[in-house]
Amino acid sequence: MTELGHIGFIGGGNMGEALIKGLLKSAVPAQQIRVAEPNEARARQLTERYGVICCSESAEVVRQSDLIVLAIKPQIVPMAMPGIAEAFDDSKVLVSIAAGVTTGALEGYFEGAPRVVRVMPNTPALAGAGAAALCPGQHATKDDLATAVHLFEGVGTVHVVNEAQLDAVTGLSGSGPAYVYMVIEAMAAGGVLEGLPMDTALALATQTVLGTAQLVKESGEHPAVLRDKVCSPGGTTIAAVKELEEKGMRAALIKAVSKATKRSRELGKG
Ligand SMILES: NC(=O)C1=CN([C@@H]2O[C@H](COP(=O)(O)OP(=O)(O)OC[C@H]3O[C@@H](n4cnc5c(N)ncnc54)[C@H](O)[C@@H]3O)[C@@H](O)[C@H]2O)C=CC1
Ligand SMILES: O=C(O)[C@@H]1CCC=N1
Repeated sequence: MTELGHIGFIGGGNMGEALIKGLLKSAVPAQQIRVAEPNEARARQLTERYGVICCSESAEVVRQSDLIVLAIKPQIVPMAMPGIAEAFDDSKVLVSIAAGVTTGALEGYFEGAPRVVRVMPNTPALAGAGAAALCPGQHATKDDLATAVHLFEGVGTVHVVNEAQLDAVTGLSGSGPAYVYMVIEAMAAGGVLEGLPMDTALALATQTVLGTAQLVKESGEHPAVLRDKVCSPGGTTIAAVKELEEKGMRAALIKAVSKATKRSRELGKG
């Protein structure tokens, strides 16, 4: 067994699956993972795909696990927490990925001093290329934080932030994959409009986004500097950039991150 111990997922939906798949890829054995998933068809699917043990009872999974990943919708949290709290004890750590739900709100479901870590991951964890940020609750130890960092480093990069910053993380990298899918989709559509076959257009758009992100990361240069290197004087790119500026692309993305951040704060209020 790895140092993560037994990992129990409460909820095996989109994000639960992304993390399970990522963990298996990072060499955590399937026998170490339990999933509480009330949707029977979904539970069967997870067992068939990944060999993980699923059951419908959250309390059973909590009892069998050292680290519990809360991967249910924020709106379900108030209903699910009493059952989870009942089976919880001091030896366990709760790692919540529920958008907006604060460590204080989670701690309120328990008696004593529950060890809680709040994380905002994203679905590229499925491909081992996630971006997560996390913060400790008031009773989490340094080891708990290190364990959570270790868990999410298995499926991507991890930043430790203040809890007040986690809503902005949600608006940026938690929801961000959706914005980037829209960019890929729209660029491919532009290619198709100009005569490329869809499969070629999609492959070119995808690789362009991937390669561009890789270059930003590897070069350490500001994206604006790298963008200038693509814009030849009087060339094709500056004509396109002018169009994007006129249509407010950057302002729209800035506003999108803000809207999602605001929604995360609202979810936290219940
Ligand atoms: N989807 C995403 O990109 C991200 C989601 N999150 C957070 O992850 C959490 C889960 O989101 P998704 O996976 O997208 O939702 P989802 O709806 O795909 O998955 C939730 C799963 O929980 C199960 N479930 C419902 N009630 C339950 C209960 N009482 N006990 C155990 N399981 C129960 C459902 O059957 C479902 O399979 C949310 O809190 C969301 O804010 C965080 C980061 C990214
Ligand atoms: O849309 C949502 O609420 C979740 C949180 C971040 C990404 N998906």
